[in-house]
Amino acid sequence: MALILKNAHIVDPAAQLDGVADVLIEGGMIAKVAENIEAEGAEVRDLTGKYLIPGLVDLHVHFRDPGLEYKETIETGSRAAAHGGFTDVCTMANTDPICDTGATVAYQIARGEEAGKCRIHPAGSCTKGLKGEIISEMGDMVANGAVAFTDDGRGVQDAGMMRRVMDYGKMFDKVVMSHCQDEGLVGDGQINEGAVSTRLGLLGWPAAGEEIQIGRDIAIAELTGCPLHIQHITTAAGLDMVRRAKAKGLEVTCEVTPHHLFLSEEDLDVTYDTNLKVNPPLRTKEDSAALLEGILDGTVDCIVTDHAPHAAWEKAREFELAPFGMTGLETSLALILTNLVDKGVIDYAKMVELMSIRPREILRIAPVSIAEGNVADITVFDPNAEWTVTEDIFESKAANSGFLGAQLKGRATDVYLAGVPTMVDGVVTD
Ligand SMILES: NC(=O)N[C@@H](CC(=O)O)C(=O)O
Ligand SMILES: [Zn+2]
Ligand SMILES: [Zn+2]
Repeated sequence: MALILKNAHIVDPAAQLDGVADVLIEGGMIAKVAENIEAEGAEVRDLTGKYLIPGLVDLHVHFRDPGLEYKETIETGSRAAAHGGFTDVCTMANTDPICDTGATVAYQIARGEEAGKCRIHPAGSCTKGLKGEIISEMGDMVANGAVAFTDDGRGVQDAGMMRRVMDYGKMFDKVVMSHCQDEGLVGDGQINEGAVSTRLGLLGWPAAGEEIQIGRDIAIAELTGCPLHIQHITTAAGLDMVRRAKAKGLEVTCEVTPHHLFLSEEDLDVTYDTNLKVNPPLRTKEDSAALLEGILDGTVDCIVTDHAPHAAWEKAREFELAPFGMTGLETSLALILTNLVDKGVIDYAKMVELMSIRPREILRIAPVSIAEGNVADITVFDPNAEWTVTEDIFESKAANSGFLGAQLKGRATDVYLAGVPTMVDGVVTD
């Protein structure tokens, strides 16, 4: 049946839209965008006071399926995605078994379709078992729908291996995404190396441990011509390298997470809050300020959550024993709205670029626009909804958010995936 979304404020820089209009959806596609649309027999949904944008994409999530379903499943992860306003996600390969074959890629896509709450675009691993020793079956994975390659969770330690991975990435025209962590330098580092790690008596994870691999991988991207995406970038110096690579004309992109933007190592002092134990670690306030600068000058391409669900008991352990990672899908949009858009640091159009347009470009998946003839992948949010992050609001199986207790303004209310509602009025559909 046809559906008319009425009176929302549409923001889509790709379609040069910034104003109130109606959207007519027919057969999963956008049939018309205009003022005062009427259509015989169509269902009408009034969205006065809300904003309507192209569906959000998170190109860095961990859904733990197959093998680690006690933390998250593709179904619960997909529901968390819809709840946060996302239509598409790129899942990381550090499942059990590791996603290093076409069969695992196909499994994840199929489970995603069964769950029906968001589109899953799997990333395959660069090396078998994330061990860094043998290159993965990249061709097999591409044939089965892998959109990117990464050993996320670990850095690829050997430069020669990374070169081979990028040679193949170039051949398949797929982006290689890099979790930058030199294991020799980082060792058992727990939090950013500096005054706070010293004061807390925790082993340091130095900025250089990340920057060395950023520099190395940019050099290999230049050597091979493979598109390179730096994952969860956290340091001012690392960002500068990306800035210079872009100025040189290399196809190098990067992402930042809300937690690296809005939290710092100081939040660990002296809470020892294991929900704030993330890889790479929360850095200094100066680093966070540099990341924001990178957003403003275009060095940062996109916001990702690095949604990393863990069971409560795992995070309840001693700091050194707790796993790295925090969830993010259900707080990301609200954090960006509250801390950046509402404060006038960026506008809605920039947010759409960071969370919807650029992620699709980086993954080389079809662009989506609020314009006739496009798939109806749509996120609607209420910019004025005020709410508090509490453990009971999550659709995710996990509640290891670093933002518990935060008071946020703005929240996704409705999501359409190819015209099918996955969330209505803040409630994920069944
Ligand atoms: N970010 C994290 O702290 N953890 C991720 C791995 C990763 O993204 O490197 C995880 O899989 O839990
Ligand atoms: Zn990572
Ligand atoms: Zn990750």
